[in-house]
Amino acid sequence: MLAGIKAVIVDLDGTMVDTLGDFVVALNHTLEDIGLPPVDRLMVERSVGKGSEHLVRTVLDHQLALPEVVAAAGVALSWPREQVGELALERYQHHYLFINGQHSEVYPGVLEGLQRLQATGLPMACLTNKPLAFAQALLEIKGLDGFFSQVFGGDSFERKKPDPLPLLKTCEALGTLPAQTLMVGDSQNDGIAARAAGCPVALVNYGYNHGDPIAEAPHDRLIGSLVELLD
Ligand SMILES: O=C(O)COP(=O)(O)O
Ligand SMILES: [Mg+2]
Repeated sequence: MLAGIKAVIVDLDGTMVDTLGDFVVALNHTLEDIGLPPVDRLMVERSVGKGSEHLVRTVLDHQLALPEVVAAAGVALSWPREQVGELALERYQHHYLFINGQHSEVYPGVLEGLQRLQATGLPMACLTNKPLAFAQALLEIKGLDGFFSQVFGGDSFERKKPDPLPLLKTCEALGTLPAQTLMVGDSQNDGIAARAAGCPVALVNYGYNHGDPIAEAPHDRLIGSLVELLD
């Protein structure tokens, strides 16, 4: 997999760290602030991957459409409905800042995989749709920050994955051509972005892919652990 590869870009949520618990806790604190019922894990798992704004909007729309919420028309929301979207995002960011990393775990094989990649001398970047400040803090909390010469988040560029722009910009920062830069991710957002950017792509089979089979996402290789990149 590494033949001809000059640098590696690694996704964060669902690839290096299982952050589903963080998302669920921050979202449920937010929903509680609004006066809405808590969301279930499966719903969150299916909505993760396209950045915070998309996640909060999707979960909020889902909760507002719940039969019990609709039935209680005029349910006692804490804010006027027109402002709920904007305020929910604000509350979510507030809560996430406090719980970041507390309900999440590094996946098996990640540390060893990164150590072995680092030992090959390949420069590595982390590219996530998570806001940059949360991504940097999470990498630090989990002891993964030392592996990456560059870290970019969902707010680092004009557009997020699955748009190819963040990958092209990351390749530029690494100083490598897309065709020589391996993307490692867990979702169709990574696969589609990599294909469009011209980067080879390996996808892990254990992350979050909007509830769709990962084999259906564009990829050159499916792996069960980052260690397999060294095979
Ligand atoms: O925050 C998200 O939407 C997921 O981010 P990811 O790009 O690290 O999977
Ligand atoms: Mg991911």
